[in-house]
Amino acid sequence: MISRIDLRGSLDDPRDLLPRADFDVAAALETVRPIAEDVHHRGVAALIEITERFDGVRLESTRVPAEQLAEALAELDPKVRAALEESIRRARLVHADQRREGHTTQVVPGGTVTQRWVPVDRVGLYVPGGLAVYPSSVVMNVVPAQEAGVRGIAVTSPPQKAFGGRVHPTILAACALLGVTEVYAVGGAQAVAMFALGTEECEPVNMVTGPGNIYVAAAKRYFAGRIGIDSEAGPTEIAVLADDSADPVDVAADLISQAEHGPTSGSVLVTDSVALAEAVEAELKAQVARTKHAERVAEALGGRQSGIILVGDLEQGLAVVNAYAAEHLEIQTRDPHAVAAKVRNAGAIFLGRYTPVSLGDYAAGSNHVLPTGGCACHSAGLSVQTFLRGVQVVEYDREALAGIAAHVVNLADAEDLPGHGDAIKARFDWSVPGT
Ligand SMILES: NC(=O)c1ccc[n+]([C@@H]2O[C@H](COP(=O)([O-])OP(=O)(O)OC[C@H]3O[C@@H](n4cnc5c(N)ncnc54)[C@H](O)[C@@H]3O)[C@@H](O)[C@H]2O)c1
Ligand SMILES: N[C@H](CO)Cc1c[nH]c[nH+]1
Ligand SMILES: [Zn+2]
Repeated sequence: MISRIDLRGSLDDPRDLLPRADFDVAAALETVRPIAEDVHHRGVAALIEITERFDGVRLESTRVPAEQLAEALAELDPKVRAALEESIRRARLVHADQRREGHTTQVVPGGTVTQRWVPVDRVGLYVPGGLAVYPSSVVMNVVPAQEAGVRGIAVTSPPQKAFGGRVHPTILAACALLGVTEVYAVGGAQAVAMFALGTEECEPVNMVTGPGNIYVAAAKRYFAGRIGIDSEAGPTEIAVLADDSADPVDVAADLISQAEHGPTSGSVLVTDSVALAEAVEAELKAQVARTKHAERVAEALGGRQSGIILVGDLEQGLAVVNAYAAEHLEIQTRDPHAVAAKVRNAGAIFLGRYTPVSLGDYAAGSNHVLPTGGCACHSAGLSVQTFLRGVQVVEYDREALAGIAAHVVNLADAEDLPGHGDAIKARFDWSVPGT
């Protein structure tokens, strides 16, 4: 079962001692390269063959027909529809609030720099569908793109053998609820290649976002630069920072909730309480036996990416969680606000007993597409900002340019780029003192 790592009294940098998944995206680039080249050369024919190989489905076309979207929405269970609608409503509230106004800075009289925020023209949104399917990830991808003002939104998700080779009907219904009409039945690296390169059936996009397995992450890395990408959102992780006030039943349930995503998911408890660690270990045993996906949960909890880390006090616990940079960090301590104020690295932080990660997965209003594998120390989860580009609009009048001309000419000369200076001089009868 879950291993224990005792860091009490250790002065070592915790980074090397932390549990981490074996998620070697660089190595997976070797698998992605021939897939990308095949899609580049043969387009839809390649997508059909690759999909047959990896998903066991023979597609007639990669594009999902409009009737399938309408049918999926008509047949959607009303309880699931109501839940999706509330999830969308809350996500819209939060993401609409993230919109940025442009602003103008007056640098000198007659000289301004205006910051404009411009949405990406066309995006491809990846919704995973391997071991589990993720209609909620439709909401988490589409809502920020829509709130940013992106005009061209395409969604892709793997076709499901169990559903006659169609995309999962709840994913289709979620697209229909959000007004997305361009949907593809393609998964894995080939889906990212389709979006990046374009095919006979799909116009190329400017950016691909969304979570996925190692092939999806590697394909995003492969095409990065040609297209924009969001952070690498791989196998789900949860870290719980808890003291002896936490309820072991809740903590175990939350660790299991994210282990349920698959055998590579990481579940980590960081605590200064031996009594809590022991109680959580006992709870995990009891709860795993009762949970539906016991096999994959047990594999995830027993993997090198999971563990219970004992620390001397919460300060050391904070050093550990900051080094770990979890996708999701729960704080289950007496004063979660004070502890959270000291957290620097986490994809999202969940405070107190009544804010479990699974609330955020579906309906807190926050986004669940978050950086994993330690990437939270440099990257953020999906938001409206992901889909916006800052464009600076610069305007100086004659006097304002004259006021800085000598400095520009001198810097250009210092870089031995006199043509730059000449472009300034050309605008004046050049006799600026001091140059
Ligand atoms: N971080 C986040 O925000 C977040 C959110 C939701 C899910 N997730 C994670 O996303 C991941 C989803 O992974 P998944 O596999 O279930 O679904 P997926 O849709 O990412 O991948 C399935 C696709 O992988 C391709 N594939 C399978 N085996 C292959 C092989 N050997 N070679 C090349 N391609 C292959 C298939 O074409 C298939 O369509 C999970 O790890 C889950 O934890 C993360
Ligand atoms: N925990 C996943 C990554 O944040 C998101 C998810 C979707 N469905 C259930 N969970
Ligand atoms: Zn989840």
